[in-house]
Amino acid sequence: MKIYVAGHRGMVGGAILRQLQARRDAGENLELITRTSAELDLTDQTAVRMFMQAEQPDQVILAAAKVGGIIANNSYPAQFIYENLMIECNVIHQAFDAGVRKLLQLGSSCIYPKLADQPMREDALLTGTLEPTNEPYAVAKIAGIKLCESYNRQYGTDYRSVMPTNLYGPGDNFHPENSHVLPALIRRFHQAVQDEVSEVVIWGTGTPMREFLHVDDMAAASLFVLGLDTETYQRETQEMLSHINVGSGTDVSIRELAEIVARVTGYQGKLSFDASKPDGAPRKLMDVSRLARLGWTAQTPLETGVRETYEWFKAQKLQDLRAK
Ligand SMILES: NC(=O)C1=CN([C@@H]2O[C@H](COP(=O)(O)OP(=O)(O)OC[C@H]3O[C@@H](n4cnc5c(N)ncnc54)[C@H](OP(=O)(O)O)[C@@H]3O)[C@@H](O)[C@H]2O)C=CC1
Ligand SMILES: C[C@H]1O[C@H](OP(=O)(O)OP(=O)(O)OC[C@H]2O[C@@H](n3cnc4c(=O)[nH]c(N)nc43)[C@H](O)[C@@H]2O)[C@@H](O)[C@@H](O)C1=O
Repeated sequence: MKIYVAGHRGMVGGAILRQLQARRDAGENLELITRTSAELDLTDQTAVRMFMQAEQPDQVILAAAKVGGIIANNSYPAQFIYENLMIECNVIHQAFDAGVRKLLQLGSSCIYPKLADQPMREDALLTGTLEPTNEPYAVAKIAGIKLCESYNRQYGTDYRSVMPTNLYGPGDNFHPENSHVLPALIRRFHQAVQDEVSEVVIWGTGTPMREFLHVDDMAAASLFVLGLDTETYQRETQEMLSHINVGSGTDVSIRELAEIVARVTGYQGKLSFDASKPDGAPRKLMDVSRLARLGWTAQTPLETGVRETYEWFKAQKLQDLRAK
C-alpha cells in the first residue's frame, strides 16, 4: 500500500506520518511518500500532475494547507482562500487523474455557520452565514468537501473528509501573532514566567468557547476514518453529507483555557483582556456523535495535553538555543 501524506512537516501531517511509520515498523506493508513544499508546491498544477502521475499512490492523505489563527486569517484572506483552493483542486483532481481511489482530506470546524446550533452537527453545513474573520478559509474548506462529494458522485471514488475542531500539540506553530490561541498562550505565559512579568494580556473578551483536541488524537481519528470499509462509511455519511466531525466533545472559555496554561507554566500573575482584538465565533463545539457511533472517541484530557505540549515547547526552545 503506497500512501502519500501531503503536509508531513506540519503538526497534523507529522503526527499522521509518525503513526503510519509505527504501523509500518510493526510489519504492515506500507510505502510512505512525502514531499516538502520546497520540493513540491501543491499550488502548482503542473508540478502536482507530474508528481501524481510518476508516483501513482494507492491512497492520499491531504493535511497540507495554509493554516493560522484568527489574526492571520483576518490579515491574509487572499492567501488563505487562494492557496487552500489551489491545493485542494490540484491534489484532489490530479489524484483522481492518476487513478487514486481513496483519499482523506482535512477541513475545519469553521465551515459551520457563526451562529450554528451547538454542538454543531454535520448537517449544519451551508445553513447560515460564516464567521467573518475566517470566511475565506472556510469557503475553501467547504469547497474541499464538495470536491470530494462531487468526484464520489460522478466517478464513484471513495474520497472522505474529516472536520477537526481546534487542534494543538507537539509540532504546533508558536508564532506570537499568527498562531492559534493555545500555542500563543503557552509561549506568552512561559515568557512572562521567565521575565517575571506580573500581567499577561489575552486577546478578546475571554468569553468565546473553544473545543481543543490533541494532535495525536486527530491523527488517530484520521487513520480510523480512512480505515473504515466503504460500505460502513457510506452508510454513516449518506450521499451529499460526506464529512465527519472530529473533536473531544467538550469545550472551555478562553479565560478558562488561559487559567489552565497559567497553571501548567507556573504563572501566578494577573490576566487581562484586550477587547480591541477579535473574539471570532462565540462558540464552536462539534457534535461528535457520528464518529462515536462508528467507534472512535478522543483519549487525551485537555490539561494533560497542554502539559505535554509545554514540555515539547521547552525542549524545542532548548534545542533551538543549542543550534545557535
Ligand atoms: N491546527 C489547527 O488547529 C487546525 C488545523 N486544521 C486543518 O488540519 C490540516 C493540517 O493543519 P496543521 O498541521 O495545523 O498545519 P501546519 O501549518 O502545521 O502544516 C501545514 C503543512 O502544509 C504544507 N503546505 C502548506 N502550503 C503548501 C504548499 N503550497 N505546497 C505544499 N505543502 C504546503 C506545509 O509544508 P512545509 O512544512 O513543507 O512547508 C506544512 O507543513 C489543515 O488542513 C488545517 O486546515 C483544521 C482545524 C484546526
Ligand atoms: C482552528 C480555527 O482557528 C481560527 O479560529 P479561532 O478558533 O477563532 O482561532 P484562534 O485559536 O486564533 O482564537 C481562538 C480565540 O482565542 C482568542 N485569543 C486570546 N488570546 C489569543 C492569542 O494570543 N492568539 C490567538 N490566536 N487567539 C487568542 C481569540 O481572540 C479567539 O477568541 C480560524 O481562523 C481558523 O483557522 C480555524 O479553523
